[in-house]
Amino acid sequence: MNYKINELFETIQGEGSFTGQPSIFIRLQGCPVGCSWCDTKHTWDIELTDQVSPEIMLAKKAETAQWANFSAEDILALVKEKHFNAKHIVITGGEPCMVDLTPLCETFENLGYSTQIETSGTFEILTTAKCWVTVSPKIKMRGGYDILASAMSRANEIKHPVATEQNVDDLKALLAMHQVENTPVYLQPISQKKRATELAIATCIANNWRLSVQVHKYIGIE
Ligand SMILES: C[S@@+](CC[C@H](N)C(=O)[O-])C[C@H]1O[C@@H](n2cnc3c(N)ncnc32)[C@H](O)[C@@H]1O
Ligand SMILES: Nc1nc2[nH]cc(C(=O)O)c2c(=O)[nH]1
Ligand code: SF4
Ligand SMILES: [Mg+2]
Repeated sequence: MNYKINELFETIQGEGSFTGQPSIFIRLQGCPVGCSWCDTKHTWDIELTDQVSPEIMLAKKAETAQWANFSAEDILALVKEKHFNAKHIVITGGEPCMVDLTPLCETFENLGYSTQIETSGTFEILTTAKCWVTVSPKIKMRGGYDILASAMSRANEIKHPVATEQNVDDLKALLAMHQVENTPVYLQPISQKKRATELAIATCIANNWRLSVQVHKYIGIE
């Protein structure tokens, strides 16, 4: 099975429970959800004219829609070739759950790596039992997709981007509809905006939720 990869890099996880963890990021191409404030819009469209060789994809100096096909074994070979040291794999996108992530996670877990998925929860989550699933629920976005009950129940953490009181109310309504009392909830201010950050801080304190501030953007790493 091949995965359409937009970016593959080693960095520090900047969001959620694993913040601070050295990680290998695998960013898949394609997302139809359409969040207006999405920080990875270059991953939305899958155009065959944007398919490039693995070498060209890996040499990109800017965010582009170019992607390359990799099997799980190809990714593993690259991780070895680049001497990546991190033992935590983060699969993101785009929306990674449009494809079955089980073979990819299995390949790395069999070698002692931990795995994590960043997903909007709008597609069925196909992965291993051990994989840590971060659901960032997408409510009423342009693409018309809805959060799945199966995604809410599979979530190891819920990480909700917020900028307005409406975002908070939408999250509360969603949490009330699902049995997620034991799942940690993070609020992530949208695009480092001051008002969004203030709202997230106050709302976290009021609800005993956690704050996730996209650390990588503050320290200027990938
Ligand atoms: C780019 S998305 C890719 C994975 C998946 N499509 C999802 O939405 O979870 C990765 C994470 O970044 C968050 N995110 C995207 N744009 C953001 C922004 N402008 N500010 C804060 N968080 C953002 C998403 O909610 C998600 O938690
Ligand atoms: N450092 C770093 N941490 C991240 N956590 C989630 C990310 C994402 O784009 O999914 C991300 C990212 O792009 N970079
Ligand atoms: S679901 Fe994720 S990748 Fe897709 S538009 Fe929303 S934030 Fe961006
Ligand atoms: Mg990001």
